[in-house]
Amino acid sequence: MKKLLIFIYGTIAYLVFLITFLYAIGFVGNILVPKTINSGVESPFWEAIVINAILLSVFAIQHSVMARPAFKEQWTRFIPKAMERSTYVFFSSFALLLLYWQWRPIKTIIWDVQNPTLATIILGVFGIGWLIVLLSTFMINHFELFGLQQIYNNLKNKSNKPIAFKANFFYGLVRHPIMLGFLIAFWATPVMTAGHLLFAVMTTLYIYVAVKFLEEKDLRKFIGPKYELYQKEVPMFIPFTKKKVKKSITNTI
Ligand SMILES: C[S@@+](CC[C@H](N)C(=O)[O-])C[C@H]1O[C@@H](n2cnc3c(N)ncnc32)[C@H](O)[C@@H]1O
Repeated sequence: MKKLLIFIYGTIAYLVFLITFLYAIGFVGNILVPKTINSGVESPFWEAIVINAILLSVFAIQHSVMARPAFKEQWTRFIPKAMERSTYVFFSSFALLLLYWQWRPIKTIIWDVQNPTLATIILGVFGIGWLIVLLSTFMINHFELFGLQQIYNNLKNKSNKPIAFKANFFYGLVRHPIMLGFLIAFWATPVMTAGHLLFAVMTTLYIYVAVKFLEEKDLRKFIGPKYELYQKEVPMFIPFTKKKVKKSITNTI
């Protein structure tokens, strides 16, 4: 019964994530959804900057703290291990929903692409960014990343395998394709407002710091020399910016 409840909990967490993820496309792209990055009544400039910075920080802190192995170790003393990833997914979604709801637009135009062909191309690039995000999640393990594998294995009394290192497909081109997809999606806009720029700058800084100083540190610890070789050979975000090293990572896995 407990295992079934955990399974239902994890499934709901995944559905909430899916809605939040789809909403993010409309929110950042300023399309289709009722509240977007540029919609709503403007607040005084500094009030908007402070509130938006707080909203982004809430997400950044939640996302980074709850992903650390030390936090997970303590956290799983209070909640079943099988629920841990789904709970992380739930909290991440809530932090994003709060951001969509409370985001203050700053409508000053930074750039506005008037040429319709160029504007369409930029929108296409925006779409490609989101597609890269989604496809990359399947190249590591989409179901593990969002907690579904953990709740399913728990239901079936199977154990969870340790993290499987991947260096193929997009992960053979860059070490962080999911983050690269987000960066593309956040910057590729025909109309850049000051509010959108704040969002793009803060998320870019956060992604760089979180990946370089937190995620890669953990990955080096868990995967070891293989990950160090991967770092030497495969660029962080921009494809084809590193020379091949002699002992190729693709030969070691
Ligand atoms: C939100 S994902 C982001 C992955 C990566 N930073 C990216 O942008 O594509 C975070 C999870 O991916 C896992 N991960 C990162 N690189 C990986 C790789 N090369 N192979 C397998 N898992 C990886 C981490 O262990 C972490 O649990």
